[in-house]
Amino acid sequence: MNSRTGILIVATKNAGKIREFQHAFAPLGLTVKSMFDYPELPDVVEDGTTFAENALKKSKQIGEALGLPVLADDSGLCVDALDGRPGVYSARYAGEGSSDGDNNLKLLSELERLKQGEDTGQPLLSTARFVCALSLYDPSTAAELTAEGAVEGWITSEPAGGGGFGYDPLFYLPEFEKTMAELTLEEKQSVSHRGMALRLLTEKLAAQGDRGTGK
Ligand SMILES: O=c1nc[nH]c2c1ncn2[C@H]1C[C@H](O)[C@@H](COP(=O)(O)OP(=O)(O)OP(=O)(O)O)O1
Ligand SMILES: [Mg+2]
Repeated sequence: MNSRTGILIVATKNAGKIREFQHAFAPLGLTVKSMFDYPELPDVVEDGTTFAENALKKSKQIGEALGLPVLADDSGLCVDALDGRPGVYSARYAGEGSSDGDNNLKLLSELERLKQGEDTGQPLLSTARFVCALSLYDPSTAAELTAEGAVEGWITSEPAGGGGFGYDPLFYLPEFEKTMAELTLEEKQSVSHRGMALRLLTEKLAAQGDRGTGK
């Protein structure tokens, strides 16, 4: 994080993530820049097998290209009834270039397929978790800081809410009796995988600063 210029570069083209990072970093006086501010940079190929691997690949490749510290986020939804899918493939579950709407429909149809023949008469619900890996990479020292967060919930067959992004309308939080898309930005930040990972990363940064090794 570059506190001298007050700018934090996040290696993402996801408008929903950008909104959440802006909300989280505004109180620290940091303005978020994203890959929309650097259209000349090529997309990072996300071919890792874990969220952490992909997050590091994004922060390192973009950090080295810009010669500045860069934060990256790799996240996704792991559904128990689908053996953890879509997982690291969450963004392209319904195919390369698929929209959030396409991915949500694909998720519901996969769960529906599982239920066929069971005829429980119950609404379809499966336990699931959102996972977020963050990586902060500083090319001047090759130092990397990582943090991971997760939140448990249920997949509902009845999408609800206009907030958030991605799979939020299908992710039901029993303790709120709402989907993630029905929460305010503030509420989402307090419970989400991304909020948790951000708090852990901030703690690690502060601990480094205390030891006099931070930037
Ligand atoms: O809070 C969330 N609420 C709902 N859905 C979410 C969330 N967090 C991740 N997701 C889903 C969206 C996307 O389908 C995938 C992320 O994929 P992921 O590759 O990390 O992001 P992306 O391709 O959209 O943007 P980018 O790589 O430029 O950061 O997981
Ligand atoms: Mg991506």
